[in-house]
Amino acid sequence: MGKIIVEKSGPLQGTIRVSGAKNSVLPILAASLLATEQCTLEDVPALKDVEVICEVLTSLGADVRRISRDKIEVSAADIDNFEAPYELVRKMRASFLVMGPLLARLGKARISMPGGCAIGTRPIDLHLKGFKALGAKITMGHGFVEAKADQLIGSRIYLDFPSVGATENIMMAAVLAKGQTVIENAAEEPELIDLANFLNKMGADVRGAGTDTIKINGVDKLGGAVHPVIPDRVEAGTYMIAAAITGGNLFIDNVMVDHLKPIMAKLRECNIEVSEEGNGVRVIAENRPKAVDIKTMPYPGFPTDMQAQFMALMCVAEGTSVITETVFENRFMHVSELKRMGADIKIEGRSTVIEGRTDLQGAPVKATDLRAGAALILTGLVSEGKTEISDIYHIDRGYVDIEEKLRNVGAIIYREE
Ligand SMILES: CC(=O)N[C@H]1[C@@H](OP(=O)(O)OP(=O)(O)OC[C@H]2O[C@@H](n3ccc(=O)[nH]c3=O)[C@H](O)[C@@H]2O)O[C@H](CO)[C@@H](O)[C@@H]1O
Ligand SMILES: C=C(OP(=O)(O)O)C(=O)O
Repeated sequence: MGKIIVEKSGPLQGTIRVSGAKNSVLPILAASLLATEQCTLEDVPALKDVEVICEVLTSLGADVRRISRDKIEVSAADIDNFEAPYELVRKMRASFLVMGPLLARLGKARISMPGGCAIGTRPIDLHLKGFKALGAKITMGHGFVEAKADQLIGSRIYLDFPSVGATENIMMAAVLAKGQTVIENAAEEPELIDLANFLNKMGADVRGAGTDTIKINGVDKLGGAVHPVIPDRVEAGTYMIAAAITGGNLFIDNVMVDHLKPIMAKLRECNIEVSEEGNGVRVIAENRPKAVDIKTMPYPGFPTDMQAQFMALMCVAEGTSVITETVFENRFMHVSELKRMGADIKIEGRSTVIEGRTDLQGAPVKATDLRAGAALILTGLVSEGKTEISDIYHIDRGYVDIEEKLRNVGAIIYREE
């Protein structure tokens, strides 16, 4: 496996175009299993995770065709397999999102139990609570979860935490259930709205996505749909920080500004100039950023998927900041890697206290997860000398052409195989 090398770069200048959202395309591809006709997805990001979910769909009997780099057609008319194997689920936890669609479509699903990962144990109890409420019988054993129901029946489900994945999985199961399902304390992330829009184009009746109460009236059958995936707000946020950390001036093209509100607000608090321009945002950083505090929360709070990148910015900011992670119990693996580059960070329970410095140094470091990898790239851009990042497969899960996009705006970044 190769490494990504980053060298200290000057202020980044120019335009970066954002790709389709990983966290939208994964549930949407899973949802295409619900259709008895062909679905066409546009603005699909060319990511490793997309390849994996496509392998899962193929293993279930769907016909998946990549029409071009950013367009995929799925025909799930003849799916017959209801089992997603360990080899695929272990590569990507989001593979578990095929459970709801399979249960709805085939009345049965057997999925390898997704393990925890570097950021937390990530249980699936809320997904299962939802399926049970819809009348499914759940059994577990030998590392698999099996769900069965001849006919799902609509129900009222309260989620103890607004889990993104559980809301998506339950929503996908409920679209073909008999009667109405109400999901309370549902996740409100923009990716939920994108999924609901896709399902409604297929003929589903989903209302309220993007609020904490989603109502789904079951229908008998879903047809095909053509759907462009929304832009990736986390990729956009990562490049906004690239501008802020390097004292640059970047236009981040192809965003939905509303989805970036929490990131824009925090960058402005740091005295970074952020303005809306058409379908993009411009980020101009003329001075050293000011330290601010962050607490991650479910949407519309500050996203946990931007925590590590924001920490990179706080490592070079003026003053002390406190970053608190409330969504995942163990999402500070990047701290020890940032400290190897000279960052001054202390972990105190679910918070970190960061003293900004201006003398960070490149070092060999490891991407412990996707966003940790992005944070190391950002830090490498402003650290003396070379930063050599290993375990970069994490980065390839979620960033399309990251070296090329950054090189085009003046970064010194390349891959060594
Ligand atoms: C593919 C995808 O969209 N991934 C995103 C999704 O992950 P994912 O859908 O896995 O995240 P969840 O919202 O489900 O998880 C949030 C918290 O809820 C807990 N939990 C979740 C489900 C459950 O049944 N029981 C339970 O306790 C988790 O352990 C975690 O602590 O939302 C996360 C939170 O915004 C993001 O970081 C991920 O990038
Ligand atoms: C945690 C993330 O993704 P996943 O849920 O796919 O692991 C992420 O995108 O930062």
